[in-house]
Formats: sequence, C-alpha cells, structure tokens
Amino acid sequence: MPASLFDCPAPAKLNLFLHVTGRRADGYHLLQTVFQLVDRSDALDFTVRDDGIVRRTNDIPGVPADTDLVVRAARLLQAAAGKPELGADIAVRKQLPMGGGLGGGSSDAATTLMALNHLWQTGLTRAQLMALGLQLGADVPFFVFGGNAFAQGVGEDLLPLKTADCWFVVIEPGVSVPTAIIFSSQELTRDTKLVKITDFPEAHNLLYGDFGKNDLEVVAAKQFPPVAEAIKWLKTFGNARMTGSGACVFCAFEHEHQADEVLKQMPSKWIAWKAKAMQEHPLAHLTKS
Ligand SMILES: C[C@](O)(CO)[C@H](O)COP(=O)(O)OP(=O)(O)OC[C@H]1O[C@@H](n2ccc(N)nc2=O)[C@H](O)[C@@H]1O
Ligand SMILES: Nc1ncnc2c1ncn2[C@@H]1O[C@H](COP(=O)(O)OP(=O)(O)OP(=O)(O)O)[C@@H](O)[C@H]1O
Repeated sequence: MPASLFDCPAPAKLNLFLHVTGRRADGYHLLQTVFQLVDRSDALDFTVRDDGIVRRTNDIPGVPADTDLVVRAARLLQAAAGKPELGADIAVRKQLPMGGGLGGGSSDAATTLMALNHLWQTGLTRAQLMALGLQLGADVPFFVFGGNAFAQGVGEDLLPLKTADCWFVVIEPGVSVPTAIIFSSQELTRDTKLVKITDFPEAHNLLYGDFGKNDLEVVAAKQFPPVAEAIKWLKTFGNARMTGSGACVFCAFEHEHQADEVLKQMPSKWIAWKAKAMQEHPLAHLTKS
C-alpha cells in the first residue's frame, strides 16, 4: 500500500451564475448553477496509519480538528469502507479564505475522499464518493465529480459542461460570509425561472454576456457592505459577480495581461489575485468512474 501523498491540491470553484429556484421541505434550497474550477488551491498531505487514528497535524485558527471537514471526510470513508484499522495523518495548508464562496472547506473534503480512497485502496467509485461527500456539504460532490458542471438540486445533480478558457480576477473583500445566514434571509428570492443547459450553449456568453445572475448577491451585498464595494469596483472592468454565498467577487478576462492590468489598479485594502480556468480536477485520475 502506498504510504503517503504530498501536496494534493484542493482547488477553488467559482459559481458563474447561481439561481435559487425553490426550497425543499427540509429548508435546503434548490439551485441551478455552473461550477467552474480555477487553479488556486489549498494543499493537503496524507500519510497512512494502521491504528485507525485520523489526525489533523496542523492548527487552523477557528476550525477545531474534530469539526474540520477533512477529518470528518476521512472518518466517513473509514466507516463506509468498514475498515476501522485504517487511519491517516493529514496536514492542511489553507490558501483559500473561509466563508469566501470559493468552496475551500468542501474542496478540502473532496480531496481527502479522493486521496484516501486511493491510499487506503478502499475502491469506492466516483458516484459512491460523491454520495459520501453530500453528507458533508452541498458543494463536495462537485469537487469529486472532477470537471466543470451545470448543477441542479442542492448542487448534487451534475452535468458535465465545457467552459471557456479564461483568466479570472478574484477579490477577497475581507469579510467571512456564513452561508446559512444568506440562505435564511427574508429578502432572498427563491423563484428564479428554471433554465436548461441548452439555454447557454456558448460558454463564452456565461463569462462576458449577461446570462444569469447570482441570487445570493443582493442579500450578501446588503448585509456585508465590503462585498457591495468590491462588486462595484470590479464592475468597471467587466461582468463582475459574487461567487457562492460570498464574500469573494470575480470577473473573467480573455487574456492574462488584462487580469494583470486590473490587479495593478487594485486598492491595497483588498487581497486580490488572478486564477486560470481549469477544465479538470487535478486529482480526477485517482478515482474510477
Ligand atoms: C452557495 C454554494 O456554495 C453554491 O455552490 C453552496 O450551495 C453552499 O454549499 P456548502 O457551503 O457546502 O453548504 P452546506 O454546508 O451544505 O450548507 C450550509 C447551510 O446553507 C444552507 N443551504 C446550503 C445549500 C443549499 N442548497 N441550500 C441551503 O439552504 C443551509 O442552511 C445549510 O445549513
Ligand atoms: N478544512 C476546512 N477549511 C475551511 N473551512 C472549514 C474546514 N472544515 C470546516 N470548515 C468550516 O466551514 C466554514 C466554511 O468554509 P468554506 O471555506 O468552505 O466556505 P465557503 O468558501 O463560503 O464555502 P461555500 O462556497 O461552499 O459556501 C468555515 O467557516 C469553517 O467553520
């Protein structure tokens, strides 16, 4: 059995649009969204143990190890495989902000499921890992899915989608937005008209045209003024939007030099960076379909 995997990426996602189309009896919201992978990531190291202990080896301020989605993902896989003797030491190097709408915690969990399924040789299929992931969060199945997607349901019903190659500028407005607060807002509209995947055949239009919107944006922008300010600033350069439930906002550009130009003008109060669109999750090859 291979003993370790180092520097496993857990990439960020952007929601190119995000429509809230209804609400389930359990309070979860029905969505339609396009998930786009980008090449900015957390990084995780895994070393197998044979004593059943799952341990996070580093401190993450604000996230106790036992509640970390990474540790919970490993324990879920251990139980699903019926192999209590399998364990792991896991190091998590965060680069993605928490409560940023970039899916950082969800991506860490998905990377853990894929890496440990490989290292432990537990042999779960992609569909089985996605089902486990859904127990951890609505965004986890997408990261296990392995490529860009049109998502429906609460985000678990996924269709592959080829998106356009481009560069994104992403602004971190400096606030952490709790997803549950945005979804529970009285001001959230929950009746956006359903779209079909054939309504946006030109991936290009999703980036530079005016197709779709993020229904969570007005709510987050109102409750978190720095989000509104970042959107307003970035809109002067193109079709800027918020991702997920915020706080991060992004804008797409065809060429890297355009992204560099925007970053040069960025007010110093914000952390901002560029990232390239990716078509495939870098660990997709670890899992059998
Ligand atoms: C906003 C998105 O990031 C879009 O990709 C996701 O829908 C959120 O996914 P996530 O962060 O994995 O969220 P979860 O940890 O599953 O849910 C956090 C909380 O958000 C609310 N929630 C989340 C997803 C959803 N479809 N409807 C909801 O109402 C629920 O109150 C839930 O308790
Ligand atoms: N490994 C982890 N990394 C980050 N956050 C984690 C992790 N494990 C648990 N969490 C918890 O999850 C919360 C949300 O973090 P995350 O980075 O996933 O937010 P997000 O980018 O807004 O997610 P989404 O786009 O899915 O709404 C954090 O505030 C933290 O309490």
